[in-house]
Amino acid sequence: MQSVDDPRFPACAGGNTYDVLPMPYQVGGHKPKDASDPPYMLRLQPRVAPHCSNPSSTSSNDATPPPRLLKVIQAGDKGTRETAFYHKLFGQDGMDGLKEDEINVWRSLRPFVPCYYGVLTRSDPTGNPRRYLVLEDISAPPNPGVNNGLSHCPTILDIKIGLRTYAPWATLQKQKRERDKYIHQEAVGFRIVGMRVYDADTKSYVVEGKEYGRNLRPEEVLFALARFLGRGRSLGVGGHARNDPCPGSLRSRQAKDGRQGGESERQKGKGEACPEGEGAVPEMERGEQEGAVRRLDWFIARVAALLDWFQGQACLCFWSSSLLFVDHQAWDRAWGRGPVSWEPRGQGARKEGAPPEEKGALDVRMIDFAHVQVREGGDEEGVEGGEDGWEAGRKNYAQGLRSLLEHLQRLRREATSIDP
Ligand SMILES: Nc1ncnc2c1ncn2[C@@H]1O[C@H](COP(=O)(O)OP(=O)(O)OP(=O)(O)O)[C@@H](O)[C@H]1O
Ligand SMILES: O=P(O)(O)O[C@@H]1[C@H](O)[C@H](O)[C@@H](OP(=O)(O)O)[C@H](OP(=O)(O)O)[C@H]1O
Repeated sequence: MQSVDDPRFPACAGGNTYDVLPMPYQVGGHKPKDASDPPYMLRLQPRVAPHCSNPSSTSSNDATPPPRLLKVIQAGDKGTRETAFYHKLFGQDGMDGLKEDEINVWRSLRPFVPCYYGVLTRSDPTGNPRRYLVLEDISAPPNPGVNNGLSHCPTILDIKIGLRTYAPWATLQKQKRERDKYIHQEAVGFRIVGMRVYDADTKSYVVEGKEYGRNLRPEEVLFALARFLGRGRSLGVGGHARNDPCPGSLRSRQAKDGRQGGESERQKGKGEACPEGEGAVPEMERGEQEGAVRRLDWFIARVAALLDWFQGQACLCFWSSSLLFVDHQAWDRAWGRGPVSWEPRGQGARKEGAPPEEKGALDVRMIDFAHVQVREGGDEEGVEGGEDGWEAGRKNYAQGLRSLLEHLQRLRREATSIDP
C-alpha cells in the first residue's frame, strides 16, 4: 500500500515515479532500535521521468525532480503537533481564522523550514500502515541532473536550540531525562546532536553521534563548530587545535579525566569518532580558510535573520527544535579534486567567485517541531503551557539562538585574526 493524501505532492499522473530508499544522511533524531524496528527516515528518490516537471527547478534543462524525505509521524501528541504545524505552515487552507499580521508571520517563516508536501501512508515490513511527513530533503543535492561528474558529499550539522530541551508540559521524568543529557545546556544555550563531516583526505565521512555533543565542555563548543565550518580541518581557533585534536571524543575526555585512552570509533556513528593520532584534525591552508570564512558569513547572516524573525512575532515558540546546517560539497570525479562547493552547472548567470548562497551550496533550516507552541487569535486567547510557559519559551529559544550566533561570530573573529 502506498498512497499520498495530499494533492500537492509532486508526482506525475499515471504512475509511481519515486523509489523509497534508506535515508543516506540522518545525523540526529530517532533511529531504529534493532533490525525489526522500521526506519524513521526514508528517502523518496525520483525515477528519471523527462515528462515530469520539477516545481522547484529554476533551470529548463533540469527535468529531474528532487528527492524527498519521509519522516515517520511519531505516535501521540508529538506526531499530531508536528503534522499540524507543517500543514498550517504550508497548507493552502491551514491559515483560515488567522489575522493578516499572523498570516504574514507564518508565511515569513517558510524560508527557514523545509517545504512540506503532505502525508504518505505506506506499509511497514509487517504489513501495518505507517504515516510519514513528506518533506524537502535539504541534504539532497541541489539541482540534481545538472552536475554530471560531481559526487555529492554534504557535510551536515544538527544543533538543538534552547537553554532547556523540554516543553512546559513535559513530565517530571522527561524533564530530568533531558537535563541529564547535557549538563552545560543552560550555559551554552544549544547542543550538537549530530554531525557528519566529509573528510577530503580519506574521501569518507567522520560521523559524530549524540554522545559527542553531550561530552563537549562550554569552552570546547567553538572548536566543534569549527570542524563543521572547516570541513573537518581546523580553523586554528578555540585553543584546542594542537593540545586536544578532537574535543568531545572519548579519548579526549578520558585523557582529561586521567583515564586510559579508549578505542577510536571512526565512522561507526556512535558519537566517538575521532581521527587517529595526535593533531589529527589538520589545519587549513590560507585559501581554504577564506572559503570557510565566507561560509561562516553566510551562516551568520541566516541565523541572525532567523533570530530577527523570531523576535518580531508572538505566534510561535519552539521547544527542543533543531537547526540543520548543510554544506553541499562535491568531489570532482573527472579532475580527481575536492572537496569543491556544489555549483549548479549550465546556468549562465552564475559568476566565478560568487558567494556560496548564489550557488545553492549552503543551507540551514529549522527542523523537529514535535514541541512547537502555537498562539492564535492575539493576546486574549490562552496558550498551551500557560503564560509563564510562553514567556519562558520565548526566552529559551531566543537566548539559545543568540548564543549560537555569538559563537559563530566569535569563530569568525578568531579565524580572521590568525596570522597567515
Ligand atoms: N528536512 C530534512 N532534510 C534533510 N535531513 C533531515 C530533514 N529533517 C530531518 N533530517 C535528518 O534527520 C535527523 C533527525 O531529524 P529530526 O530532529 O526531525 O528527528 P526526530 O526523530 O524528531 O528528532 P528527536 O529525536 O530529536 O525528536 C536530522 O539530524 C537530519 O539528519
Ligand atoms: O538524544 P536521544 O537520546 O536520542 O533522546 C531522544 C531525543 O532527545 C529526542 O529529542 C527526544 O524526543 P523529544 O524531545 O522530541 O520528546 C526523545 O525523548 P523521549 O525519550 O521522551 O521520546 C529522546 O529519547
